[in-house]
Parts: sequence; structure tokens; C-alpha cells
Amino acid sequence: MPGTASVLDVSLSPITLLLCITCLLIALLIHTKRNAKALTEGLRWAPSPPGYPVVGNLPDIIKAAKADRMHLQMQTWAKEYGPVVKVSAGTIDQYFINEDKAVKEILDKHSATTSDRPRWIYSNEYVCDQKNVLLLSASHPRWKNQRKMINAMVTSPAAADAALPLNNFETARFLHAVITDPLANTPEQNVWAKLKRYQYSLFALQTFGFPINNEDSPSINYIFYSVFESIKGTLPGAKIVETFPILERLPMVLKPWARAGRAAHEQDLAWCRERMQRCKDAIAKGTALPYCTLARLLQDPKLGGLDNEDEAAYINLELIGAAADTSMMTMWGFLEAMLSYPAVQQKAQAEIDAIVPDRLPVWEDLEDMPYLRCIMKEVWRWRPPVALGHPHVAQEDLEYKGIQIPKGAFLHLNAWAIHHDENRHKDPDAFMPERYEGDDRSVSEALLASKNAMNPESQQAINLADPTQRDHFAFGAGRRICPGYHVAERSFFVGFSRLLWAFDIKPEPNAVLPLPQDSGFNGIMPGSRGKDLPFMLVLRDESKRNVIEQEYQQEMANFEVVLEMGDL
Ligand code: HEM
Repeated sequence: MPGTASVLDVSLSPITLLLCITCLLIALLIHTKRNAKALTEGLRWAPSPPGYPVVGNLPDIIKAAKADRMHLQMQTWAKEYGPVVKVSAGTIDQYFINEDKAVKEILDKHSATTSDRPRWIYSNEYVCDQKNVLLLSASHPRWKNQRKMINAMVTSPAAADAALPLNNFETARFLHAVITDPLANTPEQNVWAKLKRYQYSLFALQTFGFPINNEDSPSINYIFYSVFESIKGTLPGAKIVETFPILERLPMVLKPWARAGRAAHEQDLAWCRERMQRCKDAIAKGTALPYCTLARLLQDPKLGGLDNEDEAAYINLELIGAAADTSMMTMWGFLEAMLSYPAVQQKAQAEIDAIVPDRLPVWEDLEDMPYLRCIMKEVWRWRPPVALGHPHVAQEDLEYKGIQIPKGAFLHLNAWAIHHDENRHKDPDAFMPERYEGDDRSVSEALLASKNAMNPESQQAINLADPTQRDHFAFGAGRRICPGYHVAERSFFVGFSRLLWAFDIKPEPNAVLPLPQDSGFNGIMPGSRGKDLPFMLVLRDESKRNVIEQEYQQEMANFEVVLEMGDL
């Protein structure tokens, strides 16, 4: 996976350089003017780490990003400066929200005016051509339309439940691939490639309606790099035009970012259109899957409220990215925990064995497996995949505990600092699912029509009035909160419960444990992949092999039609 450092593009032609210097001076003037904005009486500006003239804290940010330590740097500043810290990246002022109560106040209660996104010229306007819900401004009508469609067709509890058979299918294939690999039970077996195939295939089926059958399918890399391209331009300092938007007024010939962004979008559209055609063919033949979002969109006379077929195809590509990468990161955090905390693993296996000794676990078993629910919460607390939040923008001046946050400020939910604050979570660096004992809340709605759902005491975590009681902030907050949490909970539970049912997750013979936080196992963010985790999967006992074989054969028969469709 490319690191942040590799995306910092600072090579400029002499003309662009000259223009940059001019823009820099103008930007400085604007910035100084903005900072000179009157402070409301009785308020103060947010504390800020000392920076350099013009570039502010950018050198520290780049240094930390190069070392994959951004989250740790922001945590240090959170400890030093308090619940709201201003970090300047050149002309961009980023406000890191480092406390649960501040998240509630700023992102939840003021959601109407804190749910916009920054203007991202390269990523949103060029690479995604304003078709990607994640990057769209809240004032763009497409943002609401896409969220509505996603909720109705993909992420509502009903839609997430409808995709459960796919979870069972893909995880059975994964387990089978592990036990039948000639290198099974050895460190040489590439478990990660198998995990990746299953996660990407799971969401490829839910979106375009085609599986990914091979570990080396080019679609996996294509999706990863395409989505990465759309995200990388949002990183501070990554694209000069974001720091100096005035450069966007230059003619096209002087805008390399615009040409590169458009080319990337055209390539993605061609990729999506090819798959959309195959989806249309499947509809015509009557073989389109009931779970396939694109097929349902194309058969809806209103196209799910979207503008055109290109948008329908494109949003499905972006959805695979949003879902698969964060799910992979979740799995990474889980595996890292199991390696370092074998006692937790054994306790979880004992709970699974007591409920399902001779079949694979399914989502509905979660109700009877409270310790596994605690593990889910603890993985998302311990290794939140989006550790520093995806930035929102303040649409008007705000106040929190006497601090003035100006209109236009970038707002980052610092999930890492909140989750690792010793005042909120005792011994926060330890992986300790027991800290959630008795908390049977789901991220949002309770399980199916479970007894918990009927229990008025069982409020949902994200809606709790008291944010100190909320389990974690891995899915963000406010109106921009991740719509995918029902899907994520189901896919994570089915995935990791089956993994624990079948295998012992063991360290490789030469592994050094515990894995230190700073050792490079985490990549650009905690939970993203840095160095290979030194783990191996070892079948717990031979009786498991028969069960896996039987369930696999059953699933292959159930999904015969899927397998005939060919790779995405
Ligand atoms: C473990 C899994 C996941 C994690 C940790 C995660 C986390 C996040 C976070 C932190 C955000 C930004 C929220 C904000 O701006 O406050 C986000 C946005 C989003 N996520 Fe997820 N996500 C996960 C899985 C999924 C899945 C499975 C889907 C879809 C099926 C999905 C779809 C989206 C979309 C569409 C957005 C953009 C929302 C918007 O900007 O309005 N995510 N996610």
C-alpha cells in the first residue's frame, strides 16, 4: 500500500512555481485577514502547537505522515492542548476534536452546520466528477440523493440482513480455501490474500453483482488504487491546488492536477460502464442477483433517485472501496489483537464452542455471544480504521467551552485520541473486551427483532444522550456518519466468529510479541496494513474440516449461478 509520503506532489514547472509564490502571498493575506477576524467577546481561539511562518504545522504533519505516526502526533497534541486543537497546514486550519463531549456538541448537536465537506478540487471535482457521496458537499443535491439510495438499497438493517447469505457464502469459501491450501497450517500460506479476495468479492457481489473468484484478480488492485486516488488528494499538502485554490483559475494547460484527475475519472467510468453492460446483460437473461444494487437501480424507472446510469455505476465502485478497505482494516486490527492476546482468543472460542460446537456461526448467534460483541466494540475502539476522521467543515462560527471555531474550519473527529484517552478507557492501549461487559448495544439498531430490540434500556450507541457512555466513534458522527455500520457489523461478526470457530490464530515461529504500536505493522493509519502481521491459521481440530467441507459444498450449490457469472 502506498504511504502518505509518496503522494505528496510538490514538483512544479517554473511558471507554476512563480504563480504559486504569487498565490502564496495572496493566500497569506487572506489567511491573516481571516485570523484577524474579530473574536466574539468572552471567547478565545483554540490552542495550537507552535508552527512555522506560512506553513504552520505542515512540516510536523508531513514528518509524522512519512513515519506513519499521524495519529500518534495528533494524540500527543490532544494531550497537550485539550479537547479542541487547531493544527495549521499552510492555509488550511484543521480543528481536531479530541473529546467525546466535544463530538456530541459540535458534530451531533450542531450537525446542521457541521456536516459539509471541504472543497476538494482534485479529488471531488476531477477524479470523482462530483459523483462520490463521501466527498460531496452537503449542499449538493446529489449528496442527499445518494445517501437516501444507499440507505434504502444497501445499508438499512433490512438491506444488510438481505445480504447475509452472501456473507455466509464468501466466508465458507474463505475457510475452505485456507484448509485446502497445500501450505495450510504453515507461515508460508498467504492468508491475507484469501481474506482480501473474500472481502472484495463480498462487496463486489452486493454492488455490481459479480464475484471475485481469484486472489490475483486485477479488479482487487483496480478498486484499491482507484479509490486511493480519490482519497489521496484530500490529504493536507497532497495537491498544491487545495492549498492555493486560486490556481484553479489557470488555463487547463497549466493545471496538471486537472488533466490527471479527469483522466483518472474517464478510466474509472470506462471500467464501470463495462461492468454495467454485463449487469444489463444479466438483467436481460434473468440472472441478475437479488442483492445486486446496480441491477436494482437499473431496473428502477427512477434510477433510485440518481441522475444517470454513469452515476449509478460509479457510486457502486466507490461503495466497494468504502466497505472493503475499512472491513480489511477491521480484520487487521482483530488479527493483531488475537496475536497479542491469546487469552482473549481462548475465551472467545469457549463462548463459540458452547453455542455452536458443530456448525459455523451465523449473524443471529451474536445475541447469544456477548463476549464476541465486546470484541467487536474493542477492535473498533483499539484500532479505529479511520483514526482521525474524515474532515467535515464548519458552515458557520461555533463555540465550544469558550473556544471559537470559525466558519470554514476543517473538523476532524480524532477517534484515536478519544479511544486512547486514559480518562475515558482504563489502560487504553490494552486490548480488553471485558471493558464492554454488560453493554449490549449495537452500533445503532439492535439485532433483528431480538429481545434486546424490545428492551427500552437497550438504547443504541450512536444515539446516546450521554456521549461518555458511547462505546466508540469508529463510524464518525453527525449527519455524515458512516451509513454502512449495519453492513459492517454483520460482515465483521460473520467473518471473525467463523475464523475463531475454525482456527487458532497463532504467531509465526519467529514472531516477536507483543507487537509494538510503533513497529511499522500499522501502515498509514492504525489497522491499515504496514508490514505483514506474523500470524498463521491452524485448524483447531479435524472435525472442523468436515463441517467446513459440508458447508462449503452447500454454499457452492446455493450460489452456482453466481460462480458462472465470471469475475467482476
Ligand atoms: C468497519 C467498517 C467501516 C468503518 C470503520 C467505516 C467508517 C467510516 C467513517 C469514519 C466515515 C466518515 C464519517 C464522517 O464523516 O463523520 C465513513 C463514511 C462512509 N462510509 Fe463507512 N465505514 C465502514 C464500512 C462501510 C460500509 C460497509 C459501507 C457501505 C456498505 C460504508 C459506506 C460509507 C459511505 C457511503 C460513507 C460516506 C458518508 C458521507 O460522506 O455522507 N462504510 N465510514
